[in-house]
Amino acid sequence: MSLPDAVQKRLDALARQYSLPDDSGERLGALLSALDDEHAPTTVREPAAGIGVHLADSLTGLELADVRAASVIADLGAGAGFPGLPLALALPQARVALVESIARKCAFISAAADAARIDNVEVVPARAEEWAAGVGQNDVVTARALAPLAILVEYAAPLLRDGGVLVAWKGRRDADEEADGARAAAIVGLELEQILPVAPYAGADHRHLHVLRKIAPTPDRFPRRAGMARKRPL
Ligand SMILES: C[S@@+](CC[C@H](N)C(=O)[O-])C[C@H]1O[C@@H](n2cnc3c(N)ncnc32)[C@H](O)[C@@H]1O
Repeated sequence: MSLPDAVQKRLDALARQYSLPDDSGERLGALLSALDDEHAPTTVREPAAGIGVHLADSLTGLELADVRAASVIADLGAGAGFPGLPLALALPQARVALVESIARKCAFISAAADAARIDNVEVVPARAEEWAAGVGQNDVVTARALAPLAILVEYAAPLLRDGGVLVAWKGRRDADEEADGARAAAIVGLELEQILPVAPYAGADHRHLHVLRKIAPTPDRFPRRAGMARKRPL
């Protein structure tokens, strides 16, 4: 499907802004076109909206040196593939696992990756807490719109290598969520390093990237049984 010229121009500008590989503008367009389908597992399907909400928002991760340098990335609760697919497109040297518990969404992610010729991804149809092959493997774990920070740190910590970082895409700052997150982080071996305000597109509402580093081993009792992090947060 060909996109309106104005949309393609914005995609090309996004590709230039982040110095993405050649032909990224066109491949980001293929990703956007894949979303423009009534069966796509997202409420934001229209290209002119998706470019900001999905693509530009995902690519803000590239503002972090840890993300740019990563070799192994896992995106937890990937949904339709965000932020994992745009990051995989931007970082061809990295392997990106998209971990998503719903099989129908996994099928969509695979099809969208094929459409955009993104081949450095693995789609993992599993809950984050049950992905045994990912334990201790990841330089970076990403998550957007998956869970409060206290739950995210519990999902991410076992999957990170020592010194790796969790990057959580969040909206407006929330002191209670941050305090709960910091307390849970200390239990699982993570520490808050940075909260970076980002402005992916005009009108984006108070977006922030929360960066937490793994500074100590995660106790062996993690990951807890699937569902426990939500049912009984730390
Ligand atoms: C609100 S969606 C966000 C999707 C995407 N990250 C985005 O921002 O567009 C949350 C996704 O996480 C998945 N999910 C929820 N709990 C999960 C878990 N424990 N492990 C893996 N995926 C999970 C859901 O199926 C859903 O697709």
